Amino acid sequence: MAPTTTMGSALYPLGEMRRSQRADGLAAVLAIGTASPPNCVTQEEFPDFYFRATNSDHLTALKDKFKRICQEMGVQRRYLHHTEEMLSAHPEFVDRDAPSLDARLDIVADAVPELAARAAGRAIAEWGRPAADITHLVVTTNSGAHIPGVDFRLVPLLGLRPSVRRTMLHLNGCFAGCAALRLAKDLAENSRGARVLVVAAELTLMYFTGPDEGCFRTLLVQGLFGDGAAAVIVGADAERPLFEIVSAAQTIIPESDHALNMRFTERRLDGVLGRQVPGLIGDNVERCLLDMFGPLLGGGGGGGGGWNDLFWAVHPGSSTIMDQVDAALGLEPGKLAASRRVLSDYGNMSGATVIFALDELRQRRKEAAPAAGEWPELGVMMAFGPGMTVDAMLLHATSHVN
Ligand SMILES: CC(C)(COP(=O)(O)OP(=O)(O)OC[C@H]1O[C@@H](n2cnc3c(N)ncnc32)[C@H](O)[C@@H]1OP(=O)(O)O)[C@@H](O)C(=O)NCCC(=O)NCCSC(=O)CC(=O)O
Repeated sequence: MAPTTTMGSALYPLGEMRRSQRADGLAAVLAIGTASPPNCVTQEEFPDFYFRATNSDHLTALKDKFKRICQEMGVQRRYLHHTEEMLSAHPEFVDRDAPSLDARLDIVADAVPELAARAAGRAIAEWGRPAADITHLVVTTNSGAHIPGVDFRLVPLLGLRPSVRRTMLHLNGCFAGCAALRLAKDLAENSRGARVLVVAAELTLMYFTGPDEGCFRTLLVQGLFGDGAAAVIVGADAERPLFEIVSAAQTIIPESDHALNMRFTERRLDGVLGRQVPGLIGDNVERCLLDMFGPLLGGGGGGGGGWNDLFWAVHPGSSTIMDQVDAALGLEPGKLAASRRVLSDYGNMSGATVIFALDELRQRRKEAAPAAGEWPELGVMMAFGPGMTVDAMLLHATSHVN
């Protein structure tokens, strides 16, 4: 029997059929949109808001320590879906031991798709084409556990076609934004004409809870995180690409699975946020980047200041983590300015944050024009999360960004 080949026959030229279905060029970011809930709480007022809302003002020593550490996180404000009114109507959200997962899921079932739709609507408006031209949808969230999920809800909310090809990524932690874009790159490059809408949406209500005197981590999480949604349209062979996605990769930091993890309990989304997280990132980030992109960068990355020849959009896990990345890569001051600004203005929004950082970066390039022409063309978008995982992509900024 003749061997089977992927080239097919004269009657069925599979190789040609395959080529005709694939894009010619690299996938690229074509538009970005972000959205936040209306309730803004400054970091200065956050300890008062949090201890009052959780009926914990009597824990004065803990509150004083929290106040002090809130000032070190690099956060100036964050936006929240939940309000004091909502929390007083749901005492089970404040009581750490009360089963409250059902009530949380009921709220996020509508709130996450609505916030996601606002971000996606902005990305579609910037793109300038009808929502019905979206061919694929990739949605990621840590804030929910529904089937069908946020992806399904977005179809009528945005006016997408019923035939849009949907993929839902649940529980990818803070690297979810990069993971979704990595998937979008593969979809766009392997499906000619594909226009992929990527959406990441997060609500901290899933893990909001009262303070635990024996577990300071509970408080750190409250002080650091915020709510937000971000959306990107990705496509290949498009007219006005902003950032071409040159390469996308993911890797695991060895022996780090104990440091950061999450799980649903009958109470909420809970997990471990170990003290070693910033150090693990600092000790491993350069090696991970070299493994992922070293061969592509040639002499352009690593050692000798080569990392400064790139632009950076990094998931700002906290100011300490930014300091670790700065030090490990020997970055010049200001290289992580876009990421630090996002942390300052919104807090850590888990999977959505790195897309906010990319948006902030392109706004800065636009505002700096025409001097932005001298900014690096090549850059790295990178996020960290449970695993511990590093998910990153190499981007090329086109002249349309400036
Ligand atoms: C919280 C900090 C800003 C505090 O920095 P400071 O320089 O002020 O001081 P510090 O590090 O000595 O910590 C101050 C106090 O907080 C305590 N502390 C610090 N980190 C802790 C942790 N993870 N769990 C419990 N307690 C912790 C310290 O023991 C100390 O308590 P005492 O004073 O009693 O000794 C920093 O530690 C930090 O940035 N940590 C990293 C936060 C983080 O992991 N972010 C990633 C989020 S996850 C993410 O982004 C990815 C994802 O979710 O997927």
